[in-house]
This record gives sequence, structure tokens and C-alpha cells, in this order.
Amino acid sequence: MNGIFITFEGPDGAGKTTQLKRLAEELKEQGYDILVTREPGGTVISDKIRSIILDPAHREMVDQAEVLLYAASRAQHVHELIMPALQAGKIVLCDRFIDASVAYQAHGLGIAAEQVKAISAFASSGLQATCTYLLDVPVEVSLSRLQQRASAAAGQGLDRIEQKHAAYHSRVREGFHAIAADNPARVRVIDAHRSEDAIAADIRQDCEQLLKEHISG
Ligand SMILES: Nc1ncnc2c1ncn2[C@@H]1O[C@H](COP(=O)(O)OP(=O)(O)O)[C@@H](O)[C@H]1O
Ligand SMILES: Cc1cn([C@H]2C[C@H](O)[C@@H](COP(=O)(O)OP(=O)(O)O)O2)c(=O)[nH]c1=O
Repeated sequence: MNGIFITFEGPDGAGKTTQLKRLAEELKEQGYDILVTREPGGTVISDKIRSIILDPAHREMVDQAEVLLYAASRAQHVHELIMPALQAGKIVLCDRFIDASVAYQAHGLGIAAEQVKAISAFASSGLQATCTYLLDVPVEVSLSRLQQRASAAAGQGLDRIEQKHAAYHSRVREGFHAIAADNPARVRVIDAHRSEDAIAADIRQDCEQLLKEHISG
């Protein structure tokens, strides 16, 4: 596949969506063909699954169902949207991917990481990100950003995952740190407890290097 698959990961409220949009705008201005997408979501079917997963009314959802629903949403997304875009040579920027399942469902919920990885690999037919920007912030910072975002957007409260307690979010953050330690060549840890401009500058610089290597290699 000729394209490049870049994912953004980190706790809810770390600033992924903000940074992904900024990088997409810069790359578009430079003339690159970009696809911006997110998980869970990205296709009609995947978005329907997203609304089932995140519905705050679904308090009875069992952990096994949660893992499989994220995987089902991912399977449709990868095969319908991401793989064709990569085959067409696009740069795909995706807000969350398999690392989120490992951090949230394995580290957060306590499901065996090997099982979560195997289910995710089946869903994605083995597709992995070329590069991952992991936006890292302390849990109290990300949770307070989420509260601010929810109160700024009238009628939009916290979703089912965001409502989980702080201990869960701490395990998720530790999970992301473990993923970064296991995948040093792919995962770039970005200190996201800084201004939006400072974070964007780091990501832009790293991505320029990545694109140079991809074009020359
Ligand atoms: N570097 C930053 N400093 C302070 N607030 C930020 C920063 N980046 C994003 N935000 C704000 O925090 C909230 C969550 O950001 P968002 O990009 O939606 O995060 P995520 O996609 O990781 O959940 C938004 O209200 C956003 O405006
Ligand atoms: C992709 C994915 C997301 N999630 C969770 C993380 C988020 O709480 C939620 C929705 O993701 P997202 O919309 O990116 O949340 P936010 O913008 O607030 O960071 O789904 C998982 O638990 N497992 C997964 O595999």
C-alpha cells in the first residue's frame, strides 16, 4: 500500500481532535491528499455501532460486548474506508485505533491484552499504523478539559466511557505508556500539557520528517 496511516491516541480530552485537524489543514495546504477519520466511526455502519457503544443509557453493557463492538466498528472502517484510501496513496489521519482498545479494554477493563490484540488484528486484517502520536496529559487535566468541553457544547454531556471513574482513566493512561514502551519505533509520545501551538509545532516537525523518509524510501 502506498499511503501513510497516522493515528492519534491518548486519553479523552488530551487534545487529539484539535491536533489532528491542525495537522490535516497543514498537510492539505502543502498539497497532500488527506483522509481524516476517527474510531469508533468513519462509515455509516461504524457510526451506528459507535452510538450503541457510547450511549450513556447502556450501563448494562458487558465488557466482552464492548470489546467486540469496537472491533466490529473497526472491521467495517478498515475495509470500507481506510484500506482503499491507503491503496489510493492517501495520508490517512485517524483519531484513535487499535492502541485505544489495548489501553481502554485491556488495561482499563482488565481483559487480557493478548485477547484484545488478537480480536483487533482479526478486525483490521493485520493493518497497523505507520506512526502514532500519543498525546499524554495527567488524568486530572484531561478530565477537566472534558468537563469544559461538555459545558461549552450545550446539550452534550459526557459519554458512557468518559463517565467512568478517575481510577479507570489512570489505568488507561498507564496502558498508553506501556504501549509506547513496547513500540518505540511507531509511537511518538507528545507532552500534551502545553499550549496547542507548541504541541502542533512538535507534531508538524515530526510528520515532515516522516513524509520525507516515506517519499525517499
Ligand atoms: N493544549 C491544550 N490546552 C488546553 N485546552 C486544550 C488543548 N488542546 C485542546 N484543548 C481543549 O480541550 C478539550 C478537548 O480537546 P479535544 O481536541 O476535543 O480532545 P480529544 O479529542 O483528545 O478528546 C477541547 O475543549 C479543546 O478545545
Ligand atoms: C477506538 C476506541 C475508543 N475507545 C473509547 C475512547 C473514548 O472514550 C471513546 C470515544 O472516542 P473519542 O470520540 O475519540 O473520544 P474523545 O474525543 O473524548 O477522546 O471510545 C475505546 O474504549 N476503545 C477503542 O478501541
